Formats: sequence, structure tokens, C-alpha cells
Amino acid sequence: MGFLLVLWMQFLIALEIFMNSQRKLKWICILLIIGIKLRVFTINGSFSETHVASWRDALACTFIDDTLDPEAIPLICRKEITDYMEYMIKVRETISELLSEALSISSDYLARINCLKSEYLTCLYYPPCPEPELALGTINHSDSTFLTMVVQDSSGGLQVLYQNHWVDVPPIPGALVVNIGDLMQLITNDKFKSVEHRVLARPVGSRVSAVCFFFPSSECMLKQYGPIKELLSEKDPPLYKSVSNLEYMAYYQKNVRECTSALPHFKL
Ligand SMILES: O=C(O)CCC(=O)C(=O)O
Ligand SMILES: [Fe+2]
Repeated sequence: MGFLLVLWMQFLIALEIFMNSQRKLKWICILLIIGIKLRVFTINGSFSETHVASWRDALACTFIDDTLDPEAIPLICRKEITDYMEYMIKVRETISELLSEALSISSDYLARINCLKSEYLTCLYYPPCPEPELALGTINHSDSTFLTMVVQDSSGGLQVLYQNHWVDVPPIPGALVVNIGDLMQLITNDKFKSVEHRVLARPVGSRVSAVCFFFPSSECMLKQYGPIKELLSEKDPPLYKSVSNLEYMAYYQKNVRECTSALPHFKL
């Protein structure tokens, strides 16, 4: 645990330094794509009148099949991100087994269907917001991928929607927040639920967090994922159509402005 805490602290500090060093760059561009392996961007969501903006900046990199050329990561946080992802991948193995066991299917089931074999790491920086009542750090949403692991600094602000009330997810040093994603809800036929969550904007102080989304291996991007057969019965009929990761993401990206989740669209 000591090692883990040091690793996370180094990671979050490196992130904060990087994000601050990019301040000028951030504000002159809404979206800057540096190759396809690394993206630095300010997500303001839709600017239409009916939607709240997300008050945050991001550094994101994609690890296809658990790998990314380290050269693609800025030197200032390369070691920290590499070490962190190595650890995330190890934790993924354990969580994958625990989730399979919780579903009463073979413990290597989720590993075998390759649905957690690639990662999209988003390192987030939430600057102070001059008008927090008009914005959110991250707007209400559910994660569209299969699984998410979040590490947050000590600032707080993350909330989940529980029984129609927003409930704080208080930061605990060394603790990971693990979110079930929409596609996990789909393959588990609602046994696991993808929870709606958001991050509040604050007038003073910044916040950093690292959000690691897990999605399928490159060769399974077009694979059709549907409710796991072993979980179905006459009493538990399939609730969703099968869909590929690519198809789900395409729908999500096109329609995310109108909804917090694309899941209802794939209901039978
Ligand atoms: O910053 C956080 O703690 C969570 C952000 C989040 O939910 C997301 O990026 O999907
Ligand atoms: Fe999220």
C-alpha cells in the first residue's frame, strides 16, 4: 500500500505540473490532436444553451492491447504514466476475476472475451471555476466503456446518482474508484449497473484525477458483445441487442449531447 500511495502521489503531482505547464496551449485550442496516440484537450461539451459545460482539461492516451510507445507520452510525466499503467493492468486482472466470480461464471470469463484488454487513460485537470453554479467539472454521464478505474486527489467533488440523489464519493488515500461501464451492464444483462456520475466545479483550488477506461483488444473491436449466455434463462431473458465496441462508441459520440447514456438505444 505504501508503494501504491507513493506511485499515485508522484503520478498526480506530475500530472498537475504538466497540466499547468500547458496552460497557454490549453486555452488557445479546444482540441489539439498530437498524432492519434496522445491528445491534449479542453472539453467544454456542447455550447448549446440547454447544456452545462465541463470545466476541465485533459491529457489522454490510448493503450491498444495494453501497449503504447512510451515516446508518445510527454517526458515530464512519461515514467509516472508508464508505471501507473503497469499497475492498472495488474489490478485489472484481479478485478476481472472478482467480477466474473460475482457473476457466478468461470473466473477467467471476462479475461477470455477480451473486453478489458485496451485502455484509454484520461488525466484530468479541473481549474478553479469563476462561476461554478453555471458549470460542472464533468457533466452527468455514465461511462460508455466496459470498466473504469479512477484515482482522484484529495479535493473531492465526484458524485454518483443513487436513488435520485447525488451522493459524494469521498477521496480515500490509496483507494481506487471502480465504475461499471454501459457495455458491462449490457453483457451482464443488468446484473451490474453502470452508474450515472459527475464532478462538481469549484471556485477555488484545482483538482486532478486519472480515469482509466477499459475496452476490448484490437482484434475484438468489431466483435459483437451481447448478454452473456450463462446469465440468461427463461426467467432472465436478454434485455439488450448485441453490439460491437466500435458501433456502441459511434452511437454514443453522435448522441451524447441528448442523453447521459447510449444504453437505452440498445434495449430489446
Ligand atoms: O474526474 C473524475 O473523478 C471522474 C471523471 C469521469 O467520470 C470521466 O471522465 O468519465
Ligand atoms: Fe465517468
